[in-house]
Amino acid sequence: MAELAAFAKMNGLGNAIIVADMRGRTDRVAAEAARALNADPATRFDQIMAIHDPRIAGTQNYIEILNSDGSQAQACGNGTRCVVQALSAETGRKAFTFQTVAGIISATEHEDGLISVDMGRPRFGWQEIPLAEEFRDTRMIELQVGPIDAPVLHSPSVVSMGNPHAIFWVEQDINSYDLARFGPLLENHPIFPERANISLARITSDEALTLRTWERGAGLTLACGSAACAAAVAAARTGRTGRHVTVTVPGGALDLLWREDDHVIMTGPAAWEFSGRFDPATGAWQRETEGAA
Ligand SMILES: N[C@@H](CCC[C@H](N)C(=O)O)C(=O)O
Repeated sequence: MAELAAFAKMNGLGNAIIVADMRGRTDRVAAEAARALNADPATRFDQIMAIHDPRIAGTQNYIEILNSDGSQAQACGNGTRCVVQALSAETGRKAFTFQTVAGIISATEHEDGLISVDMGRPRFGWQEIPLAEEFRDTRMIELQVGPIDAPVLHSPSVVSMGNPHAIFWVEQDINSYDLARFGPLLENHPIFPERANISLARITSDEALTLRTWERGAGLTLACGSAACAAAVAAARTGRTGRHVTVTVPGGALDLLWREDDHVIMTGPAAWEFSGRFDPATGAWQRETEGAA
């Protein structure tokens, strides 16, 4: 058995996160280990945020992201807040710059404990999402579910925050749609060659929207930070809201600002649950400290 690595079970507005400390190691968290940890009710999660030693100057760490199905993800907003809280508690540092597959992201923990993450710039080109065919206007693409003459969901906006998102605009309560049924169909639709995160968004004012997400590689979650970023940008881009909105997800509320320099700033909480140690190759684990949750 490989030497065990430390982990913290955390959440970002209920988005279940495992923060894995892989610093000083040359191995990675295996997809098999992710699936094994997710199969155990005590460590069931949506994403693993694996903290590795930095690979480039100017960053504190390289962060690798795995979904609960073992697939790799490029971005994870809620998980990044959990990483910041964990490292801040360990080191006292409050500002961080990380390298991820989606690019360089920076984050700051505030005095009140909330954490702001600069999620970088959104991408709108059909090949950046990516889509399997050309769409010149990604504010609304031809995709629907339900009867052809009376679709249940249709004409989504698509955005990449480093990971692919489709946002369907709905008029009814977001909980009145069978997202558990439609989500996997749309996640795996051939229009999305890398699959996609599927969200239902309902505009409630020029400064607010509610959101529910079926996550690529994780299913229904209580919160998806990158989806909140994508929905906020798409709402502003289509004239539904301004550039500063509150996005309310089942797990709580996030503050989203699409700055004039095109960077998307997401602010919200993180919470620690318990800590343990695990084998990054197999997912075998042991609990070490109890948390408040
Ligand atoms: N929950 C995350 C998103 C994680 C990655 C997503 N499931 C994907 O595969 O793109 C977030 O808070 O952004």
